[in-house]
Amino acid sequence: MTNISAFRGEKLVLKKVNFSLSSGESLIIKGPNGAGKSTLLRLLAGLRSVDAGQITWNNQNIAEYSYEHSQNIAWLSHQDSLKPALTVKENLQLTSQIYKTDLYAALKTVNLTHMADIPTRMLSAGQKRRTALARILLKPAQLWLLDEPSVGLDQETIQQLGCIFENFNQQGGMIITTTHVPLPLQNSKVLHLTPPTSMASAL
Ligand SMILES: Nc1ncnc2c1ncn2[C@@H]1O[C@H](COP(=O)(O)OP(=O)(O)OP(=O)(O)O)[C@@H](O)[C@H]1O
Repeated sequence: MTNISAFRGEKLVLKKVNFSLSSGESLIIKGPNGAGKSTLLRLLAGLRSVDAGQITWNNQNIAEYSYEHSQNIAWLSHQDSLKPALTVKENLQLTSQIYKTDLYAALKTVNLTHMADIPTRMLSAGQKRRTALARILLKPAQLWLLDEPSVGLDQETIQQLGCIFENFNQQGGMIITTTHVPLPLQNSKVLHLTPPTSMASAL
């Protein structure tokens, strides 16, 4: 991405941000509350448009093919986006059926096999987060966009995330994640965001 600037409402939140990522690489986005980390992920997912600059994927501007671009991405937002009345398995079934991927393998990876038939309203915060992470595993995407993936997770599960991330990188997958805490991501690039102080020559 090149010289990305973006407003939220009247407020300039990203000013001339640059980075690039290759197959098998990871990027950690850091910065204080309000620095624009989630906004940047939304831009990368094609959920918002940039106000200046360009985001490219294989040299193609994602604004020109946003639907196709969305197929490259698995997106984990702040919200776990689970239906509380449905079981863990039922929450994941649609993704598994669409992409013909192994629901039980994903549940096993996040240690939730034993909770497959429990309504997600009865899960702890960390168990809900693990269910949302299982959904990431079920989509055969090339890029994971993760907004604070470790929130609510215990230390052991955070360490397991390291194995999941490494495995994905080794298969050529790319990870872009925000975080306020250390994540077990080997050899990742780091992008530090700070809130722009002035609107002068923003774009
Ligand atoms: N829906 C919205 N409408 C207007 N402004 C918004 C909206 N959402 C966020 N903002 C503003 O955009 C700025 C960046 O928000 P963003 O959520 O990207 O920050 P962040 O770095 O992810 O913060 P945090 O660490 O708290 O998650 C903030 O100053 C916030 O007030």
